[in-house]
Amino acid sequence: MATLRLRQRALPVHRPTAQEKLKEAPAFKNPNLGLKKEVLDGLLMMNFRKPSKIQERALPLLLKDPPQNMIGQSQSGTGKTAAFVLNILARIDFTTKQPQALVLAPSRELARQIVGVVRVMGQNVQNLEVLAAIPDQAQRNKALEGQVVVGTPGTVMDMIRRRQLDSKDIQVLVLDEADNMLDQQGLGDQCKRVRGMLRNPKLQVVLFSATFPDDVVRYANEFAPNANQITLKHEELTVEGIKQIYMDCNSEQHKYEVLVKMYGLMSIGSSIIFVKRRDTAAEIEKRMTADGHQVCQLTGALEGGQRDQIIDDFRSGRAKVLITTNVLARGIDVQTVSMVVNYDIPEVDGKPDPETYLHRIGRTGRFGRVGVAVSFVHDKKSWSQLAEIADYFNVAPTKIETDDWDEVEKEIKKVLSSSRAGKNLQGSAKLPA
Ligand SMILES: Nc1ncnc2c1ncn2[C@@H]1O[C@H](COP(=O)(O)OP(=O)(O)OP(=O)(O)O)[C@@H](O)[C@H]1O
Repeated sequence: MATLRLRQRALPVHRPTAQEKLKEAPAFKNPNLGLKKEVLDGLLMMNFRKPSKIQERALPLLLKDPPQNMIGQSQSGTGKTAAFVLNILARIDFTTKQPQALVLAPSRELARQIVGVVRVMGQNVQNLEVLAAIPDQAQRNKALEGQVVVGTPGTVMDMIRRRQLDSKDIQVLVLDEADNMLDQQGLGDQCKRVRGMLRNPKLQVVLFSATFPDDVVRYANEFAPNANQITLKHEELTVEGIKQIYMDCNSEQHKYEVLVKMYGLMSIGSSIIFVKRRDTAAEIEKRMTADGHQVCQLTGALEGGQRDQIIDDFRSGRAKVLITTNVLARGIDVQTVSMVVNYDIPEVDGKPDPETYLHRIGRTGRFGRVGVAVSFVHDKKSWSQLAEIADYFNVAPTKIETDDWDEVEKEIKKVLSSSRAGKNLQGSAKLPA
């Protein structure tokens, strides 16, 4: 025994040098990642001190040379945007304004938001030009001169066809909300066409989303062959900081009464009310306004310019209550949103739509913050749809009686005043207080 102890003590102890420690640290400035100083400065100015879990896992894979495809999944509000934007900023040649990275997003609002993130993150990068390819934004027939183009698939497709967007030097193609973008009943066709127009044999295809339902996985694998994959099980998808509750209403009319009562009783900060149809959004806006509430609505029925004005007002806090459809269910990042209302339970073809539910409620509780998601049910169908969704994610939303307003207020206030650490951001990124 004594000899063994002696021998153990005699073993040389390796103390990591400062350089080695830095290499191991989960930091953006880890030299293994090779991020440029200007970009690191941008991150500091954004107060991004440490990478979140998805950033920590995805960045080394994304930044590898030669470039490899990636299918990345992580919960809503955990920082997927920064992961793909950092990869783009690392790969671009800034000595030319030729388009080199293309990001596709499902809505005008999300495309504009991503443009904003690239600009802020790249604020210290000389010569960076970021452009939006969305309806009524880009000047017709004027060639796009910018290294990063972010757009909606239809507009991007048109611009490439009209040779307004020169796609020959595109090295990185990102599909944000990729499962939605590859949906065969929706945007899938347009995205495939855009993909087909990109001729670079070394094109890096990057797909990110919080959800990848089984039926889309096959298309994702075809779209981004041999991709590095970071995936989650659906039981792992809900965000801890989002308290899910539901209100059992008696009828459609009762839903409206409960909604108005709720807003009359509480000051909530910013919130989003999701409805199924555009006309419901317009109608609720009209009724709530007539009842003395300050609300606004945004749907695909509005012109681009109007939409921009409304979302900008909501972001800045000038408008606090936003009524909308699934057009804004995904990706929109407004950190002050403390409540999401599912006025109508999300469904596709009459069946519950768990992915959309998850994305909708994910508009609150961003990056470790807390939030409340309130779902309204009013009949057997909506009740069983919510039950199915809850089952899918293995969660149990709390029932709140619609006649006990003290209880409603208490419950919502309790959640919003609590602070909590999200395990999905884990260890690395600092959580907001
Ligand atoms: N490392 C970091 N440190 C601090 N804040 C961060 C960091 N990474 C991201 N954030 C912030 O977290 C918020 C959510 O990020 P982001 O919008 O990229 O989430 P997401 O994962 O794309 O969500 P969704 O699935 O809803 O689209 C943003 O406000 C972003 O600025």
